[in-house]
Amino acid sequence: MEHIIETNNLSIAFGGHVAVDSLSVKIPKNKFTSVIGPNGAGKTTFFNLLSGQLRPTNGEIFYKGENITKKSSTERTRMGIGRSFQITNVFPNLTVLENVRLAVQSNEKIRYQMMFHFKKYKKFEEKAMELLELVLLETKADSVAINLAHGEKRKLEIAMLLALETDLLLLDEPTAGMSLEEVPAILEVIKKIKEKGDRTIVLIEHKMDMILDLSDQVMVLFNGQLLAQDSPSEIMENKTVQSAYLGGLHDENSA
Ligand SMILES: Nc1ncnc2c1ncn2[C@@H]1O[C@H](COP(=O)(O)OP(=O)(O)OP(=O)(O)O)[C@@H](O)[C@H]1O
Repeated sequence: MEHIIETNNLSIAFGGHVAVDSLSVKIPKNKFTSVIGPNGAGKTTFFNLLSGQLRPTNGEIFYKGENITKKSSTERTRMGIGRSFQITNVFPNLTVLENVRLAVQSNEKIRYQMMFHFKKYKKFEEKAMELLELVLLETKADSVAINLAHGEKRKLEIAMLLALETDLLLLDEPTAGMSLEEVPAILEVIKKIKEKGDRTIVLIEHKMDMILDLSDQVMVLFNGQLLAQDSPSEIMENKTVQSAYLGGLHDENSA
C-alpha cells in the first residue's frame, strides 16, 4: 500500500509535557483515516505538526517520500497538504460564491486584477459553483457569508479548502459545534469527497460512532502515543482501545 505521510519517532514537548510522543505512523494514500482518542491525547497537536504550525522536538515527517520536517506551513500547503482552519479567513461580507471564487483564484495564483478578465472570471466562478454543489451549498451561493448557519459555514470552509486542490485534507472535527440536524449533511459531503477516490482524508472526530463506517482505517492516540491503527471493526474489538475510552488503561496486560 502506498503511503502519503510517514512519521518517524515524531515528538513534541510543551515545557515538561510530551504532547506527541515518539509517533511513528504511516497514512495510506487516497484512503480515509480517522484519528480518535480521549481529550488531550495529542490529536490536534499531531495535525499541527503535519501542517507545519508546530515544529517537532524530535523526529521526522515525510510527505510523498520527501522529508518536510523543516518546511514552513505555506510550503507544505503548496506541496499539497491542506488543513481546514488555514482558510478560515472567510470574508464575512462577501457572498458564499465570491468567497469560494477567491479561493479558486488564489490557487491559480492569479492576481486580483485578473478578475476583470471576463473569461477567466467566468471560469473561476464555474469552478466555485462546482465546489458549492459538491459540499451541498449551491442554494446558498448568493447568501452573504456572515448570515450562514454554523453548519453551512463549516461547509463553506470545506469548499474553500477543496479549492486549494491539495492531495491531503486534514479535517479537525468538521462537525464540532454543529446541531444534530446539521451533522448528516457534512458527513454526506465528506463521503462524496471520499468516493471520488483521488484524495487522502485524515479526520479528527470525537463522535467516533459517526465516522467508523466511513473510515478505511482508524488511528487511536492516547497520551501522545499510538495505541492502535487498524480497520474500524478491529478497533471496535480492541480491548486496549476500549479500556482507554473507559478511562482505564492503567494495566494494559489485564485488558
Ligand atoms: N501550545 C501548547 N502549549 C502547551 N500545551 C499544549 C499546547 N498545545 C497542546 N498542548 C497540550 O498538549 C496535550 C495535547 O493537546 P491536543 O490539543 O493535541 O489534544 P487533543 O487530542 O486534540 O484533545 P481534544 O480532543 O480535547 O481536542 C494537552 O495536554 C494540551 O494541553
